[in-house]
Amino acid sequence: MKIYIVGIGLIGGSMGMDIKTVYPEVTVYGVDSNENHLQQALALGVIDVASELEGVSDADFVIVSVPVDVALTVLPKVLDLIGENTIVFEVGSTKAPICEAVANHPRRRNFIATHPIAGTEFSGPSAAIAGLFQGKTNIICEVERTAFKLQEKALDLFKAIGMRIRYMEPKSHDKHIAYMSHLSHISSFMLGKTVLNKEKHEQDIFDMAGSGFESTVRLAKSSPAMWTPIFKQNRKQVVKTLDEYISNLTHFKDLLVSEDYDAIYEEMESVNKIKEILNGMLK
Ligand SMILES: NC(=O)c1ccc[n+]([C@@H]2O[C@H](COP(=O)([O-])OP(=O)(O)OC[C@H]3O[C@@H](n4cnc5c(N)ncnc54)[C@H](O)[C@@H]3O)[C@@H](O)[C@H]2O)c1
Ligand SMILES: O=C(O)C(=O)C[C@]1(C(=O)O)C=C[C@@H](O)C=C1
Repeated sequence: MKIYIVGIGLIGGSMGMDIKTVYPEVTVYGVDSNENHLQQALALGVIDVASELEGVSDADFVIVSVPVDVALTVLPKVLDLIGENTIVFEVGSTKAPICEAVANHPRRRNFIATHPIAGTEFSGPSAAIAGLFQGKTNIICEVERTAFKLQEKALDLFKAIGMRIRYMEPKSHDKHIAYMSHLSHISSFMLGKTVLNKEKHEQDIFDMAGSGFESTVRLAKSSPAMWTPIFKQNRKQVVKTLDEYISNLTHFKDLLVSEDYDAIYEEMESVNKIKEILNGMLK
């Protein structure tokens, strides 16, 4: 089996590691516009061969794991190059613009739109983690538009690396993911900004950053090259989500200004139920 990974960063690299573990007979080819990433991926054993995009023509699988703006141009090129038995999947954090970009492509039935809900704040092949996808959800969109026998092959691969599958429409995915992922990143970036603007001494930040600050600011370490095109592609939903978030922040501030501590207590208590929801999911 021949698998191509186009974009051998955190997600592509982690896929490469897991695929090599579960299918030891597979040869993993890497394609990346950044020569250093290709060399790192080879040195880390994440890929077997550094290659070019044109090589995808006789691949069994092609995984496209580039920033979502790049996916809009690279994905149609990959579909132009492949044969009728190749299955292509893409892992970007937005789904509607990507599905639209290939909606009328003659090889649309070779494509499966996915979003693995797994990752970290780090980028590049050196950030790749073995087992990253174990027990995590893979959101699949418009599955009915993928040829049935190719769907089956892709699902086998996702299950082999430990993922559970959830089907969603692209627009619904983008709406929900604005709340579940995009908002937390903006919130973390702006938390980081607020602290950096005020706390001018690095030693003070270092000495006083407890695990509370560390966990809420973690996402502010994420890559602007990955996130700017996500916010651009999901702009309308993200703006709507931010409006709701800002309104909640303002409400909290108003309660504090008016010293309504009973209401503050109740606000926090009602949100505590997130604990049961998340604990239930982790079981
Ligand atoms: N990081 C996460 O937590 C996470 C989780 C799920 C999905 N995603 C999605 O996965 C995709 C990849 O994210 P990542 O975290 O692996 O990013 P990354 O920056 O670690 O990797 C992206 C790779 O794509 C390469 N690349 C950029 N332009 C290219 C081009 N024209 N041709 C070939 N390679 C190119 C980069 O050099 C880099 O190696 C993104 O679409 C992102 O939205 C990320
Ligand atoms: O845990 C993290 O660090 C992540 O950013 C992972 C995360 C998320 O928001 O949960 C980030 C982007 C994705 O598209 C999917 C997963």
